[in-house]
Amino acid sequence: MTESKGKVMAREAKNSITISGLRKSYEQPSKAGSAYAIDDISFEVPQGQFVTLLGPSGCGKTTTLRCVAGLEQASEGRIEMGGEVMFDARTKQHVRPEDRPIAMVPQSYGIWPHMRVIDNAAFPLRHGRNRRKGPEVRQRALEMLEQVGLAAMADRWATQLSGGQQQRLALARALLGDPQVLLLDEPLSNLDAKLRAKLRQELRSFQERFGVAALYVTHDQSEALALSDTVIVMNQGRIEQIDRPERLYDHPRSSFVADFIGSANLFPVRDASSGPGGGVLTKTDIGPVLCARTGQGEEVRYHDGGFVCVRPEDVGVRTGGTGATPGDNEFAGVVESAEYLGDRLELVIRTGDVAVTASTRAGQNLRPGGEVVIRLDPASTSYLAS
Ligand SMILES: Nc1ncnc2c1ncn2[C@@H]1O[C@H](COP(=O)(O)OP(=O)(O)OP(=O)(O)O)[C@@H](O)[C@H]1O
Repeated sequence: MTESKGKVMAREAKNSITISGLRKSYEQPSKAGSAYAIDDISFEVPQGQFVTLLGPSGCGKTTTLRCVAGLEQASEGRIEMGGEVMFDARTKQHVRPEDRPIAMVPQSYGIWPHMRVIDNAAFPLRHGRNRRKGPEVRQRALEMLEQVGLAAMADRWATQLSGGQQQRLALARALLGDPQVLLLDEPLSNLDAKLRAKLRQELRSFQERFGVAALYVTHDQSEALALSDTVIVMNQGRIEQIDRPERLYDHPRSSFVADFIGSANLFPVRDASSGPGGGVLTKTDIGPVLCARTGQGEEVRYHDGGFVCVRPEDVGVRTGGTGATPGDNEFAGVVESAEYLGDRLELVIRTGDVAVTASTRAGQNLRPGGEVVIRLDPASTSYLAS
């Protein structure tokens, strides 16, 4: 390799996957009525990172993953891996799935029941892009099985493994293909909740240990937040937001993201204008609310519409009644329900026609029927334009 080509490859290899302007329509229009199952999708999966496609059923996660794998061809857009073009709709370039530097772990694990554990694991070594022969194959497969805790079961039939063990075998087999990118389509969804939580930690630690990039599909927001460096929230074939998990929760860009990630109070806005301290002053059904945060970063577009968004744990609650006059961003209300959850109280508080959910420290003497004042601290209250 010449020096200049080496330099180019080193620079381009920064992203394991780069997707630009991907669009795909199926012959029948999607149920949501959109012409496209995925519509102008662009994102990157940097080397060694764990990136998750998250969204409700039918939003286009699997279609995106299948396009990356090469199992579907998009009608527009481009896919690069490690700087090499895998797909380009304009030039009709399409690298076959088996020639892409990927390994896929499907929901059903894709384990072959007629093969022993070791032969399942060794499959990509015998048949993959970098084929090998001889005793080295068994040795390498055994080493990988050791890493996932299955070496003692190497000569069992694959069907004699539990669900969690089959999932580990699927992962071992994928890693033995020496992929640049692991594509994982809801790989934990067939397992019970406890095992799922354990295996997702294992999955993350394998991905880090092997330094492989991962593109993961799930509709489970807690799984996405727990596992990912970056989460891509999808809705009706489009990307709503790409961000780190904590940013998605603290700074949702839209009411869809706020509602999908955790729970949120969303009050429709009748009018929005510039408020004191650079904030946004809104008119809502609970009254005027000043928001110090916005979902669009610096650029705020004032219009009739949008939402005030506040998380239940950011709603301050104090006892109301005589002498408790509400101040700015404060509203009088009545406790409609109070649910004790050990460490906290989940309250539904009615102010006028609006029900506000608050999550507050347990121990406060707040009961249904009690008069309260709620406070929406502007610093943790956002104005979302959509
Ligand atoms: N083979 C197909 N033919 C026609 N329409 C399809 C096909 N596959 C998917 N779709 C449609 O494309 C849209 C996106 O589907 P996709 O499977 O990508 O969603 P998803 O987010 O993975 O959903 P889920 O979480 O339910 O698997 C949906 O409206 C779906 O009905």
